[in-house]
Amino acid sequence: MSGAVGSAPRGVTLRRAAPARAGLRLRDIGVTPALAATLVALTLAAQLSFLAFVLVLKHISDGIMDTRNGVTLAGFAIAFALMTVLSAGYAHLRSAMLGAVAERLSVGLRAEALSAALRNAVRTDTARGATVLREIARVQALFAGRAALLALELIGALVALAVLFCLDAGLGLIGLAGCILVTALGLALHHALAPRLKATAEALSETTTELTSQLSHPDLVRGLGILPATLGRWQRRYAAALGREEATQRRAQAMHEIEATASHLVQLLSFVYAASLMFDHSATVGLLLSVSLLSAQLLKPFSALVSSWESWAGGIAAWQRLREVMRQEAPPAILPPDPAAPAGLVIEGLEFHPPKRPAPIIGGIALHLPPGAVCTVEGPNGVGKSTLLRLVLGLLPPTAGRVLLDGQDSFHADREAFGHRIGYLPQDVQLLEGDVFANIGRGTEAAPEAVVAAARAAGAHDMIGHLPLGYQTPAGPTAGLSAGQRRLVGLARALFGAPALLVLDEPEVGLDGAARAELRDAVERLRARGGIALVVTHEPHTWADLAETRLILGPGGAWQAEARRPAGEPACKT
Ligand SMILES: Nc1ncnc2c1ncn2[C@@H]1O[C@H](COP(=O)(O)OP(=O)(O)OP(=O)(O)O)[C@@H](O)[C@H]1O
Repeated sequence: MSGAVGSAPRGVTLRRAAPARAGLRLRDIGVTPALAATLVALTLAAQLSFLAFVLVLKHISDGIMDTRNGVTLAGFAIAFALMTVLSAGYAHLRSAMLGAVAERLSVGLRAEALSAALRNAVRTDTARGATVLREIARVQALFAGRAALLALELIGALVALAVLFCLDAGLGLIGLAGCILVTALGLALHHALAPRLKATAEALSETTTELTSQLSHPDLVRGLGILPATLGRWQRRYAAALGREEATQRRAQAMHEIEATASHLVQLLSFVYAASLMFDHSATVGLLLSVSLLSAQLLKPFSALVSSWESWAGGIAAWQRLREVMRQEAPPAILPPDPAAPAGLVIEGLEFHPPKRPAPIIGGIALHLPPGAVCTVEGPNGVGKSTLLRLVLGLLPPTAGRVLLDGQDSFHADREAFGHRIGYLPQDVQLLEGDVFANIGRGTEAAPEAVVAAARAAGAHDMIGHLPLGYQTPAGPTAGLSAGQRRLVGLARALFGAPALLVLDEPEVGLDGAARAELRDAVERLRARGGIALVVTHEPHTWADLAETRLILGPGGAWQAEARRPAGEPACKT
């Protein structure tokens, strides 16, 4: 029996993936309206105590000048000390609250952002996990560092500006012009430098990533004698990127100095203007002192904001990227099993067509494998066999169609529950950090009998017995198990818990004759108890007597399903 090449089967409902949810909101990391209001209130309280001090200072200093009163001077000193302590208290409270947000961000967001990154990595065939971690750290730095405090101090600065206007309209105008000038310089700085800084940071990160990736294959790099060339190339690129970064930093420093000078000139102008008011006796020494304090207070957050522009720009960009990843990679809705679906594995009009590819990789496959079926997936290199397995496992969102295991849509499944029903041996077997036991049992809580049963089923039990620490032997990526040993442990992990669906990606690779025979026995036992096996292979003859069905993939999404069994024994329908 065969399926039409690339045709959508009759009776198949084509569906698009579920729409993404709104994505990450500030509220998700604890930035609630109540928190924002409290922070603003604390800032205003700090600012008001400062302003009260300034106005009292004006009043008292004029009084001191007139009366030369020492008691007034002492009262003034006490008021100043009190104001300083109060401001420090408010500032501490604000920092503590922002620190708590940063903490929540780190703890609460990490798991969700990382699983979104993982979904993104599978969907786009790229590695995004590390990038997401860096982005969380940048947003966290925004809350934990000075940047968020400075934004709050801007509110205080506006109050200082209002007071300046109340004292004298001319003073207010000079202050306003100063704020605009300092902000404009900051924006120009950002505009001129942001792309350069981004490019140099990317160049630095790229060179380091490239070197790390090369050095993770030491045998190859040393064995083929390419280490000197690798290091030489890295050194040249790294030095060039570092040189560009230093030049950009120097430029940033120069622009920052221009901005600081502008800020000082504005303060000087305010002072000179206030002094000029003394000529016609419309101003006092108290006013002069107040203006000095107020204009410094007014410009400080603006110029500090400029110097922290990088962390703002970086933090906001990181936040937007995080939002984007989490919006795009929102966890799929969990759907209940379809009661009308037949038992076994149903692949309905399954299509996968990533953007920017001229043709689909998987083109509308329709196949039903009843319980106890074994099906090989064949086709030339790069045609999409592993991609099909990922779609079957529900790791990739199909462009159209769906995959049902006993009625449960694999993409819209609760991953934990669905994970217990499947066994998966990927092409490139990755064992996770932990010992052999934890790897096979998918964690440390597994029943020892179940782990040993899975190891026996995979023919790995004897091999594990010969390892230095048996089941307690470390098995992680750097633990030093041989490729064949890793594959056997991976196979035992796939068979753990008697899965309903076993998905094997070129399982015979790297196995000796005895291990291959064990593998075939394991698949036969699985079939006997009603499990389904989907096996990607470049050696179809190895499976010819076991697999009733062949699914042959071709370029551009072409596919064909054939039954090996004689007519009258329908183990497979298309
Ligand atoms: N999520 C994805 N987004 C874009 N392209 C993808 C994605 N997943 C796989 N591909 C591309 O699909 C093609 C098929 O890859 P796949 O690993 O499925 O081939 P394969 O048939 O298993 O090859 P081989 O026999 O060599 O293992 C590759 O060109 C791969 O880059």
